[in-house]
Amino acid sequence: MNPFASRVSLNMQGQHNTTDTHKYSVILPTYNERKNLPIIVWLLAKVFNEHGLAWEIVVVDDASPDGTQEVAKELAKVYGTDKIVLKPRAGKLGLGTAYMHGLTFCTGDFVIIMDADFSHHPKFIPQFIKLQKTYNLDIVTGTRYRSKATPSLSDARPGGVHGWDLRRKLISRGANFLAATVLNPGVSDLTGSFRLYRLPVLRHIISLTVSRGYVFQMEMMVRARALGYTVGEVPITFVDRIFGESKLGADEVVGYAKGVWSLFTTI
Ligand SMILES: Nc1nc2c(ncn2[C@@H]2O[C@H](COP(=O)(O)OP(=O)(O)O[C@H]3O[C@H](CO)[C@@H](O)[C@H](O)[C@@H]3O)[C@@H](O)[C@H]2O)c(=O)[nH]1
Ligand SMILES: [Mg+2]
Repeated sequence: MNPFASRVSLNMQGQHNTTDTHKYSVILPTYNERKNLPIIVWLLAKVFNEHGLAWEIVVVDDASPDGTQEVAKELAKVYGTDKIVLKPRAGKLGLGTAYMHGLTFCTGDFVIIMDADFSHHPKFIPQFIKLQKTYNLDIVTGTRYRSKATPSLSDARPGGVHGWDLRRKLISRGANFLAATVLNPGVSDLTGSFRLYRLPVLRHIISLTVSRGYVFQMEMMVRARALGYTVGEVPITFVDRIFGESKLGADEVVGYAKGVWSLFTTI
């Protein structure tokens, strides 16, 4: 990959004036996201097109009973099969393997992973890209737990979480505190899953990652830091979904604690 393939300048509003020749692949894992998918795809297309960026969205649907796949097929007709790439699986096989599966079909230089339920708003993607370019980073992650971009970026705003109850906030804070204390990777939001990776970097890290549930994100980041990859953070606001339900259960919490322990003993 040619690191000098894109030239970026900033206008007075801090927006991109780009001749960015890179392509951005988004992996969207979906399980029962029929109502959310058309809007998130529309928002993504808008952001990419407004910034003149080449893009594709790889939808990994796990045989959602609500008919998400039919919606994805309709979207592929509207936007084109080069833009909406549907790569379904036969059953609900989990978030971690959904990313692994989606990645095998990505044709971009960079891969963005995010949720399909608007908890991750596409409006933050230009800031991820700007931070990546400014510092030539391997990974940029959204953070709910830092108020400033790291390394610094002039126009980033504080992040946060909206719409979660106290139990879910405590689980998230506790999970981050546990991993940060035990593993010390120097990244503030280890469990979040709104991230941008260089494609070969994601392939490398994913090939080493063993966990498959929600703990997957934390393991990926800890391994990335242990391998010496550079990571930047952009504050994001995480807004809980309006349509549908979270798939986080008690078994995921136990799986997370086990994952921290296993990384502690192996890395
Ligand atoms: N294909 C597939 N997709 C799935 C599966 N489980 C969940 N998804 C999809 O993955 C995304 C996130 O799932 P949610 O169920 O909405 O997750 P959440 O509870 O809101 O958790 C979010 O925040 C956590 C951090 O606090 C993150 O760890 C997690 O990855 C996610 O971003 C959604 O697009 C959902 O449809 C699965 O087994 N298979
Ligand atoms: Mg969600």
